[in-house]
Amino acid sequence: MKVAIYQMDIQAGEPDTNRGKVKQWVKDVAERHRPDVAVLPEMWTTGYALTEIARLADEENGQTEQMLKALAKENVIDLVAGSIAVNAADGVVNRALTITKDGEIINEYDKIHLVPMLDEPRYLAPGKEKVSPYQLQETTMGSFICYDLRFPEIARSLAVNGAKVMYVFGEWPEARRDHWDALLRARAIENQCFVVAAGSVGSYDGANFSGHSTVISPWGNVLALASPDEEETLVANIDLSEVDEFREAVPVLKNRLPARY
Ligand SMILES: O=C(O)CCC(=O)C(=O)O
Repeated sequence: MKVAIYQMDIQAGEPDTNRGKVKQWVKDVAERHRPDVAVLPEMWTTGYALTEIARLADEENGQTEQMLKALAKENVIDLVAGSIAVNAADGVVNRALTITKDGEIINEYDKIHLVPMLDEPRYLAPGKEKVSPYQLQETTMGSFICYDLRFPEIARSLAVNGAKVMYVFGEWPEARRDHWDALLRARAIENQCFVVAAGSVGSYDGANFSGHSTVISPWGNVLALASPDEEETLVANIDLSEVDEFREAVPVLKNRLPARY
């Protein structure tokens, strides 16, 4: 399976500009690399313009969703479409979307862990649904968002429920880049799965983002790593059979003893 990640320089507070960038990128990447799956970062329509987020967010089934469905179909590409701000019933949620090449939304996940350091709980509503895996490319996969990475239970729950590939979307701060690198690798090794992480670059409100989008194998090998500070397309080939092989050789998931922890 070939994946392509858009490590994007998101223009905070400029959803039209960002939609234009994503539209162009999906067309270009489909033409140049023909990936099976294209992956976008966290909150890529609005960036972290949280004080204006209610005005900038999409409505449910709004224009960004419509654009992504059309893009997936036109370019015959599965879109693991990062996350966008959406005005939902209880407030604005940070919503991850997965859309098949037929233009069908097969997974929505609203970020459950809001970041106190960024004042997220003041501006965003937490997701209420449990994270759940989905089928893409005839494989079980899962998605979660940025700060969720610090809670290993999310990735473990996806792995126990069959996920072999986990997508992580971030606008992770440069100041804690080491944590991003280490935690992504840990999640891959401990769950014996591929981790495909789409980050962003650029800065907002005095903070730089960390870049380092990456693809990591179940063994913990870094198959591809983007730059810390440049907008970039990262492409990697994944051999999904490595997951079963490693899980059989080192049967960590089978050897868990949840009743004793
Ligand atoms: O956990 C962190 O250090 C950063 C989290 C974050 O930036 C986010 O969830 O958007």
